[in-house]
Amino acid sequence: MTAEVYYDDDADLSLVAGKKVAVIGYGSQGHAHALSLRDSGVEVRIGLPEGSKSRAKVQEQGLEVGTPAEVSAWADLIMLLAPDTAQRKIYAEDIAPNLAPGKALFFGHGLNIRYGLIEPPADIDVAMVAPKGPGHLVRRQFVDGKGVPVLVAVEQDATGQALALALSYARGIGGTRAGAIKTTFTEETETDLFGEQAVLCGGATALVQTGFEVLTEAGYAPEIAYFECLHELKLIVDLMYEGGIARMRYSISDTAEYGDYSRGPRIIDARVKEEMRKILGEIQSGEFAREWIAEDDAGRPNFTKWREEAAAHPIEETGRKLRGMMSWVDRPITETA
Ligand SMILES: NC(=O)C1=CN([C@@H]2O[C@H](COP(=O)(O)OP(=O)(O)OC[C@H]3O[C@@H](n4cnc5c(N)ncnc54)[C@H](OP(=O)(O)O)[C@@H]3O)[C@@H](O)[C@H]2O)C=CC1
Ligand SMILES: CC[C@](O)(C(C)=O)C(=O)O
Ligand SMILES: [Mg+2]
Ligand SMILES: [Mg+2]
Repeated sequence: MTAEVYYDDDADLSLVAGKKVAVIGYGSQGHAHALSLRDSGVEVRIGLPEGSKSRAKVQEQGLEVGTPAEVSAWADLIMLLAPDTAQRKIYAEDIAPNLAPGKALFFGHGLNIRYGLIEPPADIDVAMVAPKGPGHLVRRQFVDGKGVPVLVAVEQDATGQALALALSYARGIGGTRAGAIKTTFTEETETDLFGEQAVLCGGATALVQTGFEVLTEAGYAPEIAYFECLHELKLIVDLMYEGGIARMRYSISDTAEYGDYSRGPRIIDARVKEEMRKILGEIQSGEFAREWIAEDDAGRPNFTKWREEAAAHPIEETGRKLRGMMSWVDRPITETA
C-alpha cells in the first residue's frame, strides 16, 4: 500500500506558530527542531536539567532554557527529544504533572509509546514528527531552504487537530518541503528498530568486521583489508543512495557485478533471512524493548562491555592510521548548532 505524502501546501504553519513549544533535549534532533521552529516564527523554549552541558549553547544561540518541568508547564506543545531510555522518567517526573487537556505531546521516535513505557492521558494529542536523517542534516537543509523528509503519525487525536498540528510542526522544521510521509507509531518504531539492528548498524558492522577478519586472518595486510571492507563501502553506498542498486551495478566492473550476483546470496543466505525474521519477531513482540530497558535499568553492563570490545577491534586502530593519511576523511560532525 502506498503511503500518503504531504507537502508545504498541505500544512498550515500558523497552527504551530500559535503555540508555545517546549523542546526537551538539545542534542542532534533537539537543536535542529528548536532553531528551525524559531526561524519559522514559533515561540520555543528548551527543557534541560540544571547540570546539562548544553545549557550554555542554548543561551548562546538566543533561546530560552528552563528545566523540563518548567518548560512543560509553560508549553502548549511538548516535543520530547531526550534519549529514548531517559524519556520514561522525564515523562513521569516532569511532563505528566504539567499536562492539561488540549495540550500536545510530540515524539521524534515511537519507542516509548509503542511499548507502553509512556501512557499519556486520553485528553491530549499525541503525535510524531520523525525526520529521516540526523539532526545536523535536518538543520543544514532547513538553512539551505530545503528539507529532510519526515514521518508523521498520530497516536491520540483529542483535539481533532493532531494531524494538522503535526504537519504544521513538520513544516516549521522544513520537513514538508521534502515530504511528510504518514505512518503509525507502530510502523515507525518496528521498522526503525529492524533497520538499525538487521541492516544499517548491526548487519553492516558485522559484515565489515567479519570481512576484515577473514582477510587479515588469511595473512593479508590490515591496511588493504580496511580499504576493501570498510573504506570503499561508502563509495558503493553513495552510488546506491544516488541511483539505487542498479546504478551501483552500472558503475562497478563486470567482474564485480558477476561476483555480486554469484557470491552475494551465499553470504546473505536463507539462514540470515530466517534470523532477520526472528529479530523482527523480537521487535514485534516487545522482547527487544523489554531487554533494552532492563539493560538500561541495570546500568548497561553488556552495552558498556560491547562498546569497549568493539573499540578495541583491530579494524579501529588500522582505520585511525589510514584516516590520518586522508585529510578529507576524518572530519568532525558538522556543527550547525
Ligand atoms: N539522532 C538522530 O539522528 C535521530 C534521532 N531520533 C530520535 O530523536 C530523539 C532524540 O535523539 P537524539 O537527538 O539522537 O539525542 P541526543 O543524544 O543527541 O541528545 C539528547 C539530548 O537530551 C538531553 N537530555 C539527556 N537527559 C535528559 C533529561 N533527563 N532531561 C532533559 N534532557 C535530557 C541531552 O542533554 P546534554 O546535552 O546535557 O547531554 C541532549 O541535549 C530520540 O527519540 C531518537 O530516537 C529520530 C531520528 C533520528
Ligand atoms: C539508523 C539509526 C537511527 O535509527 C537513525 C539515525 O535513524 C537511530 O536510532 O539513531
Ligand atoms: Mg532511524
Ligand atoms: Mg533508531
